[in-house]
Amino acid sequence: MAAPSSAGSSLYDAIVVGAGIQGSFTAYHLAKQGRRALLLEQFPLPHSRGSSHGQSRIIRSTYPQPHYTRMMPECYRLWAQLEAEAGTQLYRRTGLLVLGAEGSPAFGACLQSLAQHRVPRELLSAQELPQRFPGVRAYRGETAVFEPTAGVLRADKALRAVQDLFLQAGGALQDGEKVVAIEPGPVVTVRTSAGVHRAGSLVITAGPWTNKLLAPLGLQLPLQPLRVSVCYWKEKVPGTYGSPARFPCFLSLSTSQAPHDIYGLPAGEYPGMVKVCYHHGRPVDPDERDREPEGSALPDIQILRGFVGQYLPGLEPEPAVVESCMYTITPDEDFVLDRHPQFSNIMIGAGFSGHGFKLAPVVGKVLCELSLGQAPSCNVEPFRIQRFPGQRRAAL
Ligand SMILES: Cc1cc2nc3c(=O)[nH]c(=O)nc-3n(C[C@H](O)[C@H](O)[C@H](O)COP(=O)(O)OP(=O)(O)OC[C@H]3O[C@@H](n4cnc5c(N)ncnc54)[C@H](O)[C@@H]3O)c2cc1C
Ligand SMILES: O=C(O)[C@@H]1CCCC=N1
Repeated sequence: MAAPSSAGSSLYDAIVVGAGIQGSFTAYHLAKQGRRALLLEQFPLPHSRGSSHGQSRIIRSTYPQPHYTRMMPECYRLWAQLEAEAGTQLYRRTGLLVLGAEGSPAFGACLQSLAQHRVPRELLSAQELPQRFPGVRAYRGETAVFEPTAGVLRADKALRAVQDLFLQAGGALQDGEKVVAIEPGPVVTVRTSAGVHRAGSLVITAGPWTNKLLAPLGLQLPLQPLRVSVCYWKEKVPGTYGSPARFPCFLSLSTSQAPHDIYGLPAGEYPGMVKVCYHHGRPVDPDERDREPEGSALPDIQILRGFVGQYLPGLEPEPAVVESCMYTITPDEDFVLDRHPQFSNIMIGAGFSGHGFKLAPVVGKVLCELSLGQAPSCNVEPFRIQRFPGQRRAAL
């Protein structure tokens, strides 16, 4: 993507490192505020090497942690604003079905969060479920809640739209330009594979590469990059799990058979195939994502085969397509949205733990506000670095 010269000089108000969905939204908000912003991306755009590629992401308010449910009305508002500005539809309402064990703490916390924030919802018993959504089974001791306003975001189109609107607002985007060194100071100097840039503040939204950029800045966060399998499963009868059948997104909360959640989206991106994935993966170096470890097994796909056979009987119980993506998880699966503890004009947005796409409009707004010294417009306490004891490295 060509970089416009509208920023005019090499001293920017802010530089954002990483043009995934979080960095792109941060840059968009900066440019909308009339700030001179530079967005740097190591790979030529678009690319499929990080966490923001692919056609679809779930948007939902159902969360066991109420701080995410609380952020969702502003997210929906900003997604709608983006659609209006871009003149394109990015959100499709499908509803979301959440399956859990009766009386389980996670399911109870979801219900509480929905009630606390007055999100429309409908409880369904295991018996009611197949009548309402033929194609899904539930078993004795299981229960479900349906969130009708949840849906699907068109991820790749959304990423492109945010970047286009950033450019239209006067921002500069330089792709194929890797940041190789960061020199802190009242003016931050950023050295890249192509040159040197300076700015009053820096925002690091480098996804799974974040700790590689933070190491020379004396900070290592408990961020674990994971390689995740993105699996698509064929319908036995075409159309049964797509929009004509009003099939919703779903989220099956963790069980003893599947220690992490399993989620799915209605057929759409590949004709006749339903995306059903395991919300976990195996540790990976982001620069070697596709290198297979010796004797590697894929326990996630084994777990998914069992789930599909049991709960989605209208799908072939073997994935027809398997792609790759990366998560960057924190120990509590909460994000990091904070300043560098030592360099207050360096912001960090990381650890989106496989659920950050829907929240990117608000994440970007908060990182923009922090970088401009403004009070963040949402409560950032759950996202502070100080919740991780002893992460700061002495050596600088
Ligand atoms: C399979 C899968 C399914 C998901 N499903 C959902 C979902 O349904 N709903 C939801 O809300 N979320 C979902 N997520 C999570 C969501 O997609 C991520 O949280 C989000 O994309 C993270 O974006 P990011 O900008 O932090 O990271 P990235 O997209 O990885 O962006 C970081 C960017 O920084 C660049 N970069 C790194 N180092 C440098 C450097 N030195 N110089 C220049 N550039 C650099 C990288 O190349 C990359 O482009 C899913 C994620 C995956 C993988
Ligand atoms: O964030 C989401 O909605 C998806 C589905 C649940 C697990 C992670 N990503």
